[in-house]
Amino acid sequence: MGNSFGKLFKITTFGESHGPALGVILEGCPAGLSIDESFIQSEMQRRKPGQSKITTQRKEEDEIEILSGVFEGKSTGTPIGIVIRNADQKSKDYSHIADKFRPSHADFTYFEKYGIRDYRGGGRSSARETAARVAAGAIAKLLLQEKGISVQAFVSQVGSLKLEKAYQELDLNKTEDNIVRCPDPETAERMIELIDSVRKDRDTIGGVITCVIKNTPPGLGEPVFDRLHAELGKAMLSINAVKGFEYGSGFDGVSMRGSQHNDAFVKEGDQIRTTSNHSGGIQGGISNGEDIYFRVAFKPVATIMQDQDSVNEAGEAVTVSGKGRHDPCVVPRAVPIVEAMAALVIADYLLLSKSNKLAEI
Ligand SMILES: Cc1cc2nc3c(=O)[nH]c(=O)nc-3n(C[C@H](O)[C@H](O)[C@H](O)COP(=O)(O)O)c2cc1C
Ligand SMILES: C=C(O[C@@H]1CC(C(=O)O)=C[C@@H](OP(=O)(O)O)[C@H]1O)C(=O)O
Repeated sequence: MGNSFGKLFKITTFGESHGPALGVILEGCPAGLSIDESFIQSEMQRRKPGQSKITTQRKEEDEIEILSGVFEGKSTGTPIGIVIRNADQKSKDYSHIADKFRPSHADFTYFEKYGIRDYRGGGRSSARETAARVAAGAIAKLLLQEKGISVQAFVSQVGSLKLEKAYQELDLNKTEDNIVRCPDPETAERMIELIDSVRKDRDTIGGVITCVIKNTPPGLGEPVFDRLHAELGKAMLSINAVKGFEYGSGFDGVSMRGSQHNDAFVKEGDQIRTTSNHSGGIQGGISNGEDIYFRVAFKPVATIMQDQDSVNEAGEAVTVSGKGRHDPCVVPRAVPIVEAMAALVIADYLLLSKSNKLAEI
């Protein structure tokens, strides 16, 4: 339980941060999809630790090894197994907290649930697990590319420093031009300075990622419980350190009137479109063909290089201080994770939507 995600396009991940390897098993990928390994690897590079001065300094190449499900560059329809070996664990950094709980990490809750925990690097609670998701998400992206669907995320806020432009005013192809992954160069510069100064203060800071999915066909989604936005929300909230999810107008919609918020329908060529998109491309849990966009809020990283009051497993008062290599802010590396999870949801719902109309069965 809790290690799998998806209904038809389904992943199961395994592995711990300081164990020998992490990996993913992807079931349900249709046969015949071209599996471009270099593309999967390039997605891994976007997430890997040690990529810049504003991320954890752990050095991992995160090279993927495809063990099954691919033959002569194409998916065979059988489970795709991918492994990513750990190479740069420094478990000694965690010896001093082997029986102590870091405030706001998962040390206490894992111990309460299982009565045992791999304290090295947080074990399975480490965001290192997301490497496996990015590998599978890259395959989902390859599937979506076949249908002309794109998924692009970017950093839109660090601390209280917000990118004020709407995503339509930005060139999202510039996101990879800087280490913070904000497509506006000036704001990116200020975000980098902010993260770097927080890091020098031995502290951490939160942020927001905006994600845009384009060219989704109308009609994707399920009624009632498995609404498309509910599944996207679950996907995002399953990422480490996520505290909030909103789509379309989100919480800002609260202060609007219906007359301002409603998206008017128009006919454009042979398509029905809307003139505005407060709905965020989803109505009644089903895509309407407009851009799907949402925002994901990440908290400041729990492990800080400062003394903090806590308790140990015996409930005694102790002081804990972070050691080793940690992210001062997760959002630069979380951009490909958000994209991967979004791509997995859309791929899953594309497969699910295949048999909804009698004429199309
Ligand atoms: C990309 C990414 C990198 C992270 N890096 C760290 C880190 O270096 N140190 C840390 O304490 N937490 C880090 N986190 C957050 C922890 O994994 C997370 O706080 C922990 O699993 C507890 O889960 P929760 O915050 O969702 O409750 C990172 C999260 C993400 C998404
Ligand atoms: C290793 C990664 O990030 C790690 C995420 C993480 C956490 O608590 O989430 C804590 C740190 O782990 P460690 O001290 O074991 O290096 C980060 O470096 C990774 O993302 O690949």
